[in-house]
Amino acid sequence: MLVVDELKFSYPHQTPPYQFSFEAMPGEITAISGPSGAGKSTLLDLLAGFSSPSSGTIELDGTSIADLSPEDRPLSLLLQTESLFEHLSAARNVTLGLPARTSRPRQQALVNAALHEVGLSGFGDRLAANLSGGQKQRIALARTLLRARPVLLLDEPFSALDDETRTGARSLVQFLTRHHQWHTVLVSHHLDDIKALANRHYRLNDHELSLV
Ligand SMILES: Nc1ncnc2c1ncn2[C@@H]1O[C@H](COP(=O)(O)OP(=O)(O)OP(=O)(O)O)[C@@H](O)[C@H]1O
Repeated sequence: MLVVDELKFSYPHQTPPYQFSFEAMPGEITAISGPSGAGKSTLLDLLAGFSSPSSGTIELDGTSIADLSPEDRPLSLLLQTESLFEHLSAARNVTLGLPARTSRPRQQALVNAALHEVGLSGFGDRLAANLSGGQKQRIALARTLLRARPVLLLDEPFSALDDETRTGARSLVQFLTRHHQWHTVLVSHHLDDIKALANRHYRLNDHELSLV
């Protein structure tokens, strides 16, 4: 279980400080909603280690992760408009999720499995530049998949997608979260995404989270 307890942070001259507390279970999607400017990205930055709280704890299965550098944290972050390397193939982009020491044949097997899991078998040789927005998002998800980190942070991941692609991407996130027992934290102000996906929903208002 991911437990965030009284994580305090404020930008210079800002009062009162943010104070974040929430729990996310493995195999579940925990949604965080809130109006623009409420502090959702601020919370993700703290979880990812891009900024540091003045006090409070972040624990995964009882172990503190708050002192780890961003690259050592057991989490992956997927943003709204995921940046792929456009001049590289889809497969090469997915490979970037793997540790450099992975052997070539093992890389190929893992990438093929990840492409299959996101429904893009056969797209490996396609240049990223020639993929649709929804396909790019799936490639980014495949790359995340190979990182095999137990916490997945999603920041408005479906906003750029059309309705049909969005439905597919939602199901995929739901399936992968259950299958890999990820602790998925979904930041969104789209209530339809939250209704479709969230096992638990917190609202961020007045610098604090409350369970909806
Ligand atoms: N580096 C910074 N220095 C000072 N204030 C900041 C900084 N970054 C963000 N803020 C302020 O902190 C507040 C929260 O910003 P944040 O980006 O976390 O909100 P958000 O909920 O993610 O908004 P949105 O939904 O519009 O992306 C906003 O009032 C913003 O102006």
